[in-house]
Amino acid sequence: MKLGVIGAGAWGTALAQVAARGDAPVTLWAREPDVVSAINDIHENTGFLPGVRLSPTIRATDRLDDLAICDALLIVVPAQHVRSVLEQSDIGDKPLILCAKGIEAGTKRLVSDIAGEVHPQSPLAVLSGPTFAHEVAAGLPTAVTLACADESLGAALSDRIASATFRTYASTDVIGAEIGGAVKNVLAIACGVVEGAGLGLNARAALIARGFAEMTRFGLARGARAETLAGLAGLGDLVLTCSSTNSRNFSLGVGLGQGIAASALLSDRKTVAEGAATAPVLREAAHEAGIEMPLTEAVCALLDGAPLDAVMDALLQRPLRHEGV
Ligand SMILES: NC(=O)c1ccc[n+]([C@@H]2O[C@H](COP(=O)([O-])OP(=O)(O)OC[C@H]3O[C@@H](n4cnc5c(N)ncnc54)[C@H](O)[C@@H]3O)[C@@H](O)[C@H]2O)c1
Ligand SMILES: O=P(O)(O)OC[C@H](O)CO
Repeated sequence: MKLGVIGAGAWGTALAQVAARGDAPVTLWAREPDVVSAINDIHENTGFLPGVRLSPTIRATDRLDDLAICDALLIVVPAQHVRSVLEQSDIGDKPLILCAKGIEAGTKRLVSDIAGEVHPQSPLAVLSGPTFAHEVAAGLPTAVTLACADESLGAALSDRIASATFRTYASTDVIGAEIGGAVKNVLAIACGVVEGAGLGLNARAALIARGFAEMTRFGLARGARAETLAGLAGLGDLVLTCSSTNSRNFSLGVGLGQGIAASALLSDRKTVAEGAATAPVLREAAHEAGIEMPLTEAVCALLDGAPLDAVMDALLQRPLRHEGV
C-alpha cells in the first residue's frame, strides 16, 4: 500500500517517517516550497521538525496532484485547514486517515464530518493518541488508537503503519477517537495555566480528572464510547499534553497563566495550538447540547482576555456536586 501524507508540519513529517520504515516510498505534500526543498535536498524538515534525519525514500512535493499514485492518504494539516486542502485534492475513493485534532470553527464539524462532506466516496479512519512528533520521529515507543468503522480496512491500515515502536490499537469508534484528541487540547491549555500561575500539582491532578469527566460528558453526548475516551486517544493523550511544555497547547496555557495576553501569544505563530481554535467552538457545541463544560468555559474566558483571578474565582465558587460524570 503506497502511502501519501498531506501536511508537512511536525506531525505529518513524523508520520511520513513512520510510513517510510523499511525504505517504503512515501509522498509528502508540504505547503511551503522551502520545506519541500529542505526535505528533498537535505532530508530534514528544518522548518517544522528540525534535527531529525528523514528517510531518503520520503519525497516532498507542493503539488497535490502528485498524490495520485498513492493508495491511501494521511491527512495531517491543522483542523481549521482540512476543508480547504481536501477541496483542492483529487482524492477519488482513496481511504483517508485523519490525524488532525480539532473541531472546525463556524461549522462545529469534526474532521471526519468535513472529510465525509468533501469526499463522500472515501472510507475514513482516525489516528489519534499520545504522540509528540519528535519522539515518534526518533523511533521511541508510542501507542495510538487507529479507529475505522470498516474493521478489515482498519486492519490493513494497521498492517501498513504499525511497527514494534509504533503500536496501533484498533477501534471502530471514529467519533470517540476524534473527540478525545480535540477536547484534550483545550484541557491542556487549562493545565498549562495551572503551571504558569503556580497553582500547584494538586490543582493539576484535579484538573486532569475533572477535565476527563468533562471530555466524557461531551463525548458520550456525541455518540463516543466510554472505553475510547478512557483509552489512548482520550485519557492517554490528556495525561501527555497536561504534563509537558513539549505540548504547544500546554505552553500556550503557561503563558496565559503568567499573565501574557492570548493575542500576544498567538500572533505570528508558525506552529499550531489547536486548542485555541477548538475552545470557543467546543463551548458553543456544549451550550447547544446543554452540556456543562466549566473548564472549557474558563479557557475561553482567558483566551478572550478575562483576568485569571476572576476566572479562578468563578471555577472555585461553583456549587459542590457529585463526582460522577
Ligand atoms: N506535533 C505533534 O506532536 C502532533 C501530534 C499529534 C497530532 N498533531 C496534530 O496534527 C495536526 C498538524 O499539526 P502539526 O504539529 O503537524 O503542525 P505544525 O504546528 O508543526 O505546523 C503547522 C502546519 O500548518 C500548516 N498550515 C498553516 N497554514 C495553513 C493553511 N492555510 N493551509 C494548510 N496548512 C496550513 C503548515 O503548512 C504546517 O504543516 C494538528 O491538528 C495537531 O493537533 C500534532
Ligand atoms: O503540542 P500539542 O499540544 O499540539 O500536542 C501534540 C499531540 O497532540 C500530543 O499527542
